[in-house]
Amino acid sequence: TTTKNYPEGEHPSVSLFRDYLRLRTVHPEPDYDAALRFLDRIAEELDLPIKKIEVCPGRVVSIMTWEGTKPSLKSVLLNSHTDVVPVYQEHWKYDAFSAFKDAEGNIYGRGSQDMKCVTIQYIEAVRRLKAEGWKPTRTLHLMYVPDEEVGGHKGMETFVLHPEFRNLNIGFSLDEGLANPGEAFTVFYGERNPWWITVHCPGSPGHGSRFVENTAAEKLVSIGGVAYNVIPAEMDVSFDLRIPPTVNLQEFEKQIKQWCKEAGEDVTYDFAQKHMNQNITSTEESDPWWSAFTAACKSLNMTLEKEIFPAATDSRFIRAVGIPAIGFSPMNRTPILLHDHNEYLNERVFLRGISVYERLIPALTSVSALPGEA
Ligand SMILES: CSCC[C@H](NC=O)C(=O)O
Ligand SMILES: [Zn+2]
Ligand SMILES: [Zn+2]
Repeated sequence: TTTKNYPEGEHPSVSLFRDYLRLRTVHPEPDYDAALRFLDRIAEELDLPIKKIEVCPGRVVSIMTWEGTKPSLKSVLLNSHTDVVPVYQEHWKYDAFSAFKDAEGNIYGRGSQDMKCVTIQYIEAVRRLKAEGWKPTRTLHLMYVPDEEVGGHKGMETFVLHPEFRNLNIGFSLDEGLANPGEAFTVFYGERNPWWITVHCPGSPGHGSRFVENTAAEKLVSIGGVAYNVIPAEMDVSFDLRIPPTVNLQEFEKQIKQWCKEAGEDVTYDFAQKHMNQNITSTEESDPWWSAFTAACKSLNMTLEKEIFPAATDSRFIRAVGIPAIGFSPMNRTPILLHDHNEYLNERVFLRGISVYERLIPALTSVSALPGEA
């Protein structure tokens, strides 16, 4: 039903999505130049100015801006990252960068859910709104950032502190969420804090047949792992902790210190990631952004499920500088396959998502002036 009006048998928005999936913006060496060229072409098609800021060497943030009729009001940000995680190609049914579409309309590709779908949905919604002659009241920014999948340090984490970011005057932001296997759509108003911690357990070395005291292993066992027939001078164990915003982080770190102390002499730890900000975005009915978001979804008969994001996205940096952010990828009836083998999205679900943003963009950019706004 979605294809019958198109002579080539495919909706042009789907073709664009598949083109974008074929770009190899995959770690560890993402082809960001390919993404930048693609975005230049889109900006030209949409007739929107595009600004590029190199936040770190080789790491460019691009922003397309659709100026509102009241540009002094705070703007709305539609954010997406351009990078994708690596694949184990041998476990895929199809080439992960071929954007293969099967008979059911399932489009396979790395990034089909995380989050190249959302990037193209934003773009196609803007294209349709422009074609209808609609104009935003608040300014709308479409932002494309590198390196989300490796922690955002050379991407959003740095960019939120840049004067060019402040100049965007953002009042509210949308970024990625997760698929929902059921009828409902999931929305995320906060995230767990990622703490990547390595515990160092130094000990006495010696021959594996001897009963050496004060070994690294006995300390490590106490912390959480096991080892056998070897007595190293030090053993390290790393944990990927994801801490909900309801946990007191100071108390929690005290607990970690205590566990290390109980494990024995000289047990230390250090962090590879330690995000401390616990800001969450208001989902009160009285909040103008949230109420605009939910009203738009309701008008499309969508059911929403509110959650805390289990992992970490660039929204955490946006919330950390005080800007409300909702994580939302309009994918229902879809298994959660981000970072998994055979990641796919059905073309009908993809196309419906464009209509969702076609409703959300007017709703959010029409939020009336808030207290303190010009
Ligand atoms: C903690 S930085 C890594 C960020 C990464 N984001 C997406 O998967 C994550 O593992 O949540
Ligand atoms: Zn993502
Ligand atoms: Zn991801």
